[in-house]
Amino acid sequence: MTTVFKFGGASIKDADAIRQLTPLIEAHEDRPLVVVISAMGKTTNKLEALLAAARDESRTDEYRQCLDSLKTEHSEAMEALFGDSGESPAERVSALFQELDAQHRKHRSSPYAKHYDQTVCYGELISTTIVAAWLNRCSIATDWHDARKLVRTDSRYQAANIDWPTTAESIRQQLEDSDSVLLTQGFIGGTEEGEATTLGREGSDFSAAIFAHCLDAKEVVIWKDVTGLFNADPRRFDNAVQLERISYAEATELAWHGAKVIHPKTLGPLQEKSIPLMVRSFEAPDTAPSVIDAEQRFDADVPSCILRQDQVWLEVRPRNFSFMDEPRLHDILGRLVEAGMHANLVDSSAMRFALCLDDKPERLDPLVESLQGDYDVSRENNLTLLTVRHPQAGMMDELSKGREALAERRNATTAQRLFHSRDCPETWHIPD
Ligand SMILES: Nc1ncnc2c1ncn2[C@@H]1O[C@H](COP(=O)(O)OP(=O)(O)O)[C@@H](O)[C@H]1O
Ligand SMILES: N[C@@H](CC(=O)OP(=O)(O)O)C(=O)O
Repeated sequence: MTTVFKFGGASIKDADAIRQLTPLIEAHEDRPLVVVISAMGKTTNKLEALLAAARDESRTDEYRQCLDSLKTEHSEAMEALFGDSGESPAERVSALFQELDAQHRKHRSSPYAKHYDQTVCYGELISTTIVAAWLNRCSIATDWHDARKLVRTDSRYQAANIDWPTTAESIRQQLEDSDSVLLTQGFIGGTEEGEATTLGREGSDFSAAIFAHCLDAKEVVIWKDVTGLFNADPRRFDNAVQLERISYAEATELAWHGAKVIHPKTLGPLQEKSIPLMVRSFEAPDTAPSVIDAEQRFDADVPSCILRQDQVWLEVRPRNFSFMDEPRLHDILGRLVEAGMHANLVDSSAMRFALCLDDKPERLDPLVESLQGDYDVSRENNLTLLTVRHPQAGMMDELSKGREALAERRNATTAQRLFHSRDCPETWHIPD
């Protein structure tokens, strides 16, 4: 049965990191093995910056500098791995950079989301070209596959929907029963017309789940720079502890509320086929991983805390002292859907509807402009949303001490409070 490995940006951030990946793949002798890989390090962020410069005629110099810096980073990794040996993929990578440059010229006047997908996909196309060449050089037979041809999607750029029957057919046809490592890109897919699409930021975990689902895999392993899924981001909470075992549903809740470690769409395709997900460390592969499967017994054992930064609070009021009734709620939520935005917290009263949103200017600014056409809109920036799953009595108050909450929400399993980021500490502590 197939195993699917997923390596994110941190695990292939440079030549040393790529070298460390070799023994992890070598140690797994069973085939088929599908390996899904993200872009190196923070390449996707840099490609977004490149895109912004490409769309602004006055920023041609910045565009060139960004492109050169990306080329240099990738060349340095290739030089360190291959020297000037004939096995270096330098020529193929250089051709991919030329294609990327040409795509920017071609799509400068296309809608932003389409331009985004035609260019940002090169992060994964380039990283997988380098890693495939490296594994082959290490005598691990590896075939490179183009996910734009395997993962069929609609043309909802930046948040493409999977055409499951077509995807399953092409993945099964091309990937089943191979003795080689089957290496492909996370995060990207392609339309029937051959345009590249992306599945949403940090979507490579979801890609791994798509491949696993289509191949009825035995398990998925997501290799991270942490030993597993914790009850809070260990970088932000000084007493975070690893969750040994939680359910698909609980992991989805944590991811949905913003736990960055897994993409929220990942668990659905795995749950449907009862495929377990392991989150394990590429730095300490012998440490016990977190296991995510159908077992729900341990879900409420420890409270989990999630921080969402860069939040905005919008308060929308009808004009002329009228109610925030169902037709108006329908109208506002419709505009939210149109803007492709998700509300992380909502609150309503007779004459007001309020939403907590991610501060993504390219989506938020048009939404605010549209709402201002028909409503009175006020806005607070630079906020942090704290979500606690399974909070113990008094825990939220303890966590909020000394901070004014702009909004709050609570149900049987989840409590949320919204704070000014300036009032929040860099390092938090989960109360006992
Ligand atoms: N609940 C959590 N458990 C573990 N790590 C978390 C959690 N929430 C946030 N993180 C952060 O997620 C990081 C790993 O995810 P990410 O950087 O997206 O990896 P990659 O890009 O390699 O896939 C960790 O370094 C950690 O700081
Ligand atoms: N490279 C993409 C997709 C991804 O999932 O990356 P990572 O696995 O490094 O979070 C991004 O940064 O959004």
